[in-house]
Amino acid sequence: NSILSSVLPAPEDPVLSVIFACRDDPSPVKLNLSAGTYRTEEGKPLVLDVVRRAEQQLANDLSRDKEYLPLNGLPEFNKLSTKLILGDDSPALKENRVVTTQCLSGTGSLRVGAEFLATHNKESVIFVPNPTWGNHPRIFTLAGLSVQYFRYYDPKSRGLDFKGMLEDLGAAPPGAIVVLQACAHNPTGVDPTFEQWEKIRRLVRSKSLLPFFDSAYQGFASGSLDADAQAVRMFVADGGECLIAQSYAKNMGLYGERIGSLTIVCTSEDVAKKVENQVLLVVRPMYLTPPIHGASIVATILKNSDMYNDWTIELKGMADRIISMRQQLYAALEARGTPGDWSHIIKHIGMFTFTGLSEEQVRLMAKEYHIYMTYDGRISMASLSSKTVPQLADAIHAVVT
Ligand SMILES: Cc1ncc(COP(=O)(O)O)c(CN[C@](O)(C(=O)O)[C@@H](O)C(=O)O)c1O
Repeated sequence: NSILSSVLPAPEDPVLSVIFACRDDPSPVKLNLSAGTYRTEEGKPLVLDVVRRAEQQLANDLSRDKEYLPLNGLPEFNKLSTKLILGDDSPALKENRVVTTQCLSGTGSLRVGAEFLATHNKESVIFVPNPTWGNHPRIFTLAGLSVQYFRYYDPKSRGLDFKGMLEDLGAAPPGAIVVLQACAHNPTGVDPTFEQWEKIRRLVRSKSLLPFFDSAYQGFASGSLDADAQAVRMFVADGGECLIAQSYAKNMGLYGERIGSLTIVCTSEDVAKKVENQVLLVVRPMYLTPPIHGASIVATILKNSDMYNDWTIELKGMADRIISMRQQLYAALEARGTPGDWSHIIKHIGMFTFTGLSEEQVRLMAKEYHIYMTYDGRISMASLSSKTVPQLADAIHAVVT
């Protein structure tokens, strides 16, 4: 008799279930706008040219071996990745109070950080934006934290519910953790302005909340690595503590290499030493040590100024193509006189936009028009091309008219 026969069917994942539905659709004109992965104008995945060159260089370097990395990952990668997010002149770096651990991309960085906090942070409540990335609640709950939400998106204005956000964070207990998406908010595409970030920072510090930044799109939102790190750097500049999860999935196109890092900014070198050793106690029983290849690619690119510059050019190219898709879709809806205000499509930033379509309109888009997006109406602008914008605009026009 089977022991496993009592396993219950898993609930569907909001992102994956749409990807599978699209995959199974036989229509030759189907359009998958649900996955957060970049596509070229030809609708193909992109391996950056600078990544190909870095891999060539690595393959030709016969001095390299396949030994285990240290528990906290490739040292050169950790150093360069931290400088990328904090900036070369970061006071925290100079004062040696930063702990960085290479993890399995953004998800792994969030999980290791959450497990660390569940053990060492006296307050186990973690506040996440409403809405936020579908995986956030599960990552934090499974790590042993209790998830609560703060108001973030305002469906009426399709912008930030700033007042609600400040009220909810203001009511959080001291020591509570607050997840802040550094830029290109997923799923809404709505980011706080610089001035709003400063007010959020003052409130977080005055209420002794612990910021946990999720930086999965640095450089991918605005095209500038520094601009997209501004919110993080404002908090680090005030000398307070924070955690930062970084991912190279999108901005370097290294989705499948699973390369990212968890950075913990402490208030002193002494605290950093203790934190560093405690994080290693999370990593060792979880996966022992992280994979070497992705970290080597990133380190090869970041340490070589020519390759770094080439990367920033390709990165800006991806960001610009997405911005152009926003402008083309907005223009197409305006040209059709589609009812409603669609200006949020060009105001939002990063890979995603909340169309504002209802769940039943989203299902109609899939059933009638073979266009797939997540049920919350999120579309990945990176999956659009000049050729498919008219098809999407026609379908939106049809379902809202
Ligand atoms: C805000 C945010 N944080 C972290 C991650 C983790 O990314 P990784 O572990 O690969 O570094 C994603 C990816 N989210 C998606 O792009 C998305 O929302 O479509 C996608 O990967 C997914 O969820 O399947 C994200 O959107």
